Amino acid sequence: MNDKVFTKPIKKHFEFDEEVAAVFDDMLKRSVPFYGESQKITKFFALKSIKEESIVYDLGSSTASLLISIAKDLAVDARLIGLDNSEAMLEQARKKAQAFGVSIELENADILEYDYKDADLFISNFTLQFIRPLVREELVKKIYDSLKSDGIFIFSEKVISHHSKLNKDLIECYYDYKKEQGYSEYEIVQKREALENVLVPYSEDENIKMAKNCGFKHCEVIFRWANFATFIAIK
Ligand SMILES: C[S@@+](CC[C@H](N)C(=O)[O-])C[C@H]1O[C@@H](n2cnc3c(N)ncnc32)[C@H](O)[C@@H]1O
Ligand SMILES: O=C(O)C(=O)C[C@]1(C(=O)O)C=C[C@@H](O)C=C1
Repeated sequence: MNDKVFTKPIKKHFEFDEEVAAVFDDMLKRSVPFYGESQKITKFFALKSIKEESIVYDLGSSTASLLISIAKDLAVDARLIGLDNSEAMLEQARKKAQAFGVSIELENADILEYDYKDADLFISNFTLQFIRPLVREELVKKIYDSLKSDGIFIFSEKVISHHSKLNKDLIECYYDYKKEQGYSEYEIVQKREALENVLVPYSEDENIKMAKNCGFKHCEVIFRWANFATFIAIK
């Protein structure tokens, strides 16, 4: 289904509710530049780190597009676990996983509270930005503590620049992209307002610093387009 969520006046902050979940795949394809590429590069590094009996967590797995894609190409027996606290997203995810005939585990859980088992890989694409800054680093520390030695954490985020002119231009560049994808000026403004204080992006440097503060010995960007970036952090 096509994303028309912000064509009408908004009454509330952005939520991952039924209305959003029903159009989410279209929304991401048209709202995250090179979404397909960031997913491909995530999958490339994921497949390298998954071993026999590995546990893999995808935090904020939404409609499970990434885990389904990984499951299709996985040559070993591993547990792919998607966590999300939106039942509407999980319903979409379960339907898709069944249609593709893949074996993934999907759980309704708060990623801040979850009791993680020792894992070889954590993934969290476009989700940390929705976690309150006050507890975001705590979550990344929890991820670090739950990773086996040499485990990796791949995450993608919308990013800002602390150079105000560059930041303004990056946002303009992104809105041009959205217009090219068929979103109207009205939809763009409405969504920006709905996301205010809900999606709180960090800069590339702040994300790397956060990962290093939590103990990761290495963290760098493996893909970036304007204000969207994919990071890899190595324990
Ligand atoms: C932008 S979406 C993630 C997109 C997805 N990873 C992908 O690449 O297609 C963010 C997801 O995180 C989930 N989420 C946000 N806060 C959460 C929390 N505290 N616990 C679990 N899931 C959460 C939302 O329900 C939503 O499905
Ligand atoms: O549309 C925007 O402004 C976005 O920031 C895109 C974005 C994201 O980056 O997570 C925001 C909300 C939805 O989850 C889908 C995509």
